[in-house]
Amino acid sequence: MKTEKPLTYVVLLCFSVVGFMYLANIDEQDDIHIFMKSWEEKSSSNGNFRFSSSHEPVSDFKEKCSPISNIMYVKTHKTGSTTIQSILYRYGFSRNLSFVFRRQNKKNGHIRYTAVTKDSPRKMFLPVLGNGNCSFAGYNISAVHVVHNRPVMETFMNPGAKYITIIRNPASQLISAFLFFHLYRGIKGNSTEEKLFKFMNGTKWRRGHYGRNSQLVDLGLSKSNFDNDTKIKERIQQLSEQMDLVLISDYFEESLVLLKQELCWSFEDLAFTVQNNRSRQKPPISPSLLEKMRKFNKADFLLYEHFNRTLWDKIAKQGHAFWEDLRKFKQVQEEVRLRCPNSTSVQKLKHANESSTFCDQYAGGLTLFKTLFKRQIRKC
Ligand SMILES: Nc1ncnc2c1ncn2[C@@H]1O[C@H](COP(=O)(O)OS(=O)(=O)O)[C@@H](OP(=O)(O)O)[C@H]1O
Repeated sequence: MKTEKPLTYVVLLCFSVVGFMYLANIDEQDDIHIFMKSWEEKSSSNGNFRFSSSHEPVSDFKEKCSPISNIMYVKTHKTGSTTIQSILYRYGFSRNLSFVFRRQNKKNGHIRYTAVTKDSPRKMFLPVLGNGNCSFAGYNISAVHVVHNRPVMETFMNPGAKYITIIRNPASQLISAFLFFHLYRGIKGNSTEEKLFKFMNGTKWRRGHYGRNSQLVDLGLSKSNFDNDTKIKERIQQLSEQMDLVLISDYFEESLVLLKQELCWSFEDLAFTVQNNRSRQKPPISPSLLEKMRKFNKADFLLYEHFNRTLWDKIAKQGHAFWEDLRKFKQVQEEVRLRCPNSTSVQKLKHANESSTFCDQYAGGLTLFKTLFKRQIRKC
């Protein structure tokens, strides 16, 4: 008799814990179902909203290809990369695709500078979607910050994945990083320009990843090679062999027309609202500041010059059809802009749900991330 009471308590406790976990899970699943339902109601069959200016492309690639769902996107820093990420999240969400997310990083799933090798413990990541055993290979999309390493990422991605990234004019990218990551902290000066000069003349940049040549660092150049022109050029050459497309942020819509062709997507799939826009006025770049930045960020400038050239070579080869496609894409974009005038602020929405509007979903990089993360998380 004496043992019965504690046993009853233990049994009751177990039931309560299991019941609580079940309800918590139902709650999460409900959120996702409600969101999916509202998404479907507001969407056309491919998961996008209907545009009044929906157009077929002029270029004839559509007939020769089928849409690509396997994409390794290397998210670089301060390059407009979040805007591209939100496009990929929206596409993957509506098609139930699996994403590479770092399990421990619940805020955004980024891997960042953690070295990932073929032997890294896969439990660091969320498994691919599915009901059976946890699998850590055969992902459809990776869109988080990670240092580019194609042979390693090939062991994660579905075979045949397209490799893409985005880069930006290294002068404006450096200023964006300088302000966003507060690299000016502790540097005295009356203007951003003065502080930037001091930053570039000092050694503070050595302590982090964001201050110098950060685009090529994201794309796999070691800091120890910043002054080694041969290594820099070798890396750029490797990237041209390994990347299917390098987007240029300064020609965002032009780049997206090329991406549309690479992925065989529709204009609507690629419609976007600008993410992470800095509201502060952008400081001017004087000729002397630019000259200093060119020396300081030499590797990134070489990278930019190379891929800017190849982007325009690709465009030149297409002739009239490209410009007609661009005009049509701009019409779709105009519609998004009119319908979502304040779209950059909606990313503050905590979680995509039934009240998510057209604009929430178009801007919903972070919002959609949370939904995608919840959808993929399970114990392994
Ligand atoms: N479509 C488009 N075209 C041009 N520029 C764009 C676009 N989308 C985002 N941005 C600008 O990119 C900067 C933010 O970059 P990221 O999203 O890569 O930043 S982060 O590394 O993820 O924090 C940020 O730059 P700054 O405003 O100069 O800081 C954004 O304004």
